[in-house]
Amino acid sequence: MPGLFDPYTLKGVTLRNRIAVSPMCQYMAIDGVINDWHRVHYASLARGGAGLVVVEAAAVAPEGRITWGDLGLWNDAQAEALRPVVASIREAGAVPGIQIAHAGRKASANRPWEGDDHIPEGGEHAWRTIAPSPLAFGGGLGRVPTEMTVDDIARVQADTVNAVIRARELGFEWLELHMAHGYLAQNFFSPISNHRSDQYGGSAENRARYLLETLIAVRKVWPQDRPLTIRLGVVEFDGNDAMLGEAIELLRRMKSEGLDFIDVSIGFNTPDAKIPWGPNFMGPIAQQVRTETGLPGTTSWYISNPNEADALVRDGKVDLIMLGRPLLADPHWPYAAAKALGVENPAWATLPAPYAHWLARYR
Ligand SMILES: NC(=O)C1=CN(Cc2ccccc2)CCC1
Repeated sequence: MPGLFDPYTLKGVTLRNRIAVSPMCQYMAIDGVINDWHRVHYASLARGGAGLVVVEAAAVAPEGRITWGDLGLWNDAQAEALRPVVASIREAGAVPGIQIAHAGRKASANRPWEGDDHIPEGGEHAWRTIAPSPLAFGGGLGRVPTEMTVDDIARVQADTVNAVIRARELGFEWLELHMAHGYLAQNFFSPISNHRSDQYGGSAENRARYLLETLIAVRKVWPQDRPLTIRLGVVEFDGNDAMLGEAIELLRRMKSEGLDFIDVSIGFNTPDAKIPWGPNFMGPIAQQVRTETGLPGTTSWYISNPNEADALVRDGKVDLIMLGRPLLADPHWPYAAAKALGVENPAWATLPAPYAHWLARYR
């Protein structure tokens, strides 16, 4: 079985290694438009040697932002600002990806280092939030969202398709629809947050409808030779994990509709969850999802040791690993991992010439 530094080809895209930068919100955009913060951030991550760099959640509509600092992809100015980021990721030898998102009932929040809670109603930057049912997440996110009409659902799905078309025209090669972490798609999928009595609520099939319809609509506009992926919360760790079986059933149907790859994550849809945080704790769940759906996949969360990351790939638990915080700590983590794993010419295998030349020559 291949290891962390073997290339990976999916549809028409080849990654130089199995290391992916997990989409991580920076909350530094203004009116959804990126700036120098993001240009430096993404270029440095790509130059650090990862095979795939997934740009943080880009909201499909203003009300779909988690905070006022989120990226947007609901207008052409926001899209155009991202064009240099696509180029700089590619120039560094990585593949550019992007995550497309709607925050649902977790929207209209302060940035995590400024409270991580809902902006008080009527506060500057606050906005009305929407979700499948008028049920608040709880904790610091206590605002009750407005229940979406079927027309609202169709509008958000159309916004999603338009955002995906913008991502396509920008040249992103890897797409991840955000369907996890207590945001809109997860709100529909989970019976905790979805109490609808129409075709979008009740049975597992009805609760999956929004997610499946959206996948099908996006597949129609996303090129066949570029991976179409989703990040899905498959477990809630709230003691009632019927969701895993429902998630596997949904993923099988999505696979038949053209889903290429699954990024296995957590629901984070209730403050009452007991997450068993620990090294590589999502590995076994990712393996079960991958095996039972036949989809290639990845997972994130508490992966930081090169040997453990390599083992996750070699043992066939995942095809890629998604790294978050280890890359915030050290964007050159791939170089350190290459050295730790005894890769030949670790500097040239991961870093650009101005760095590699000197790192490779002198001990
Ligand atoms: N856009 C996202 O998917 C985010 C995920 N987060 C990870 C996380 C989620 C839940 C609990 C802890 C950390 C932090 C905020 C943004």
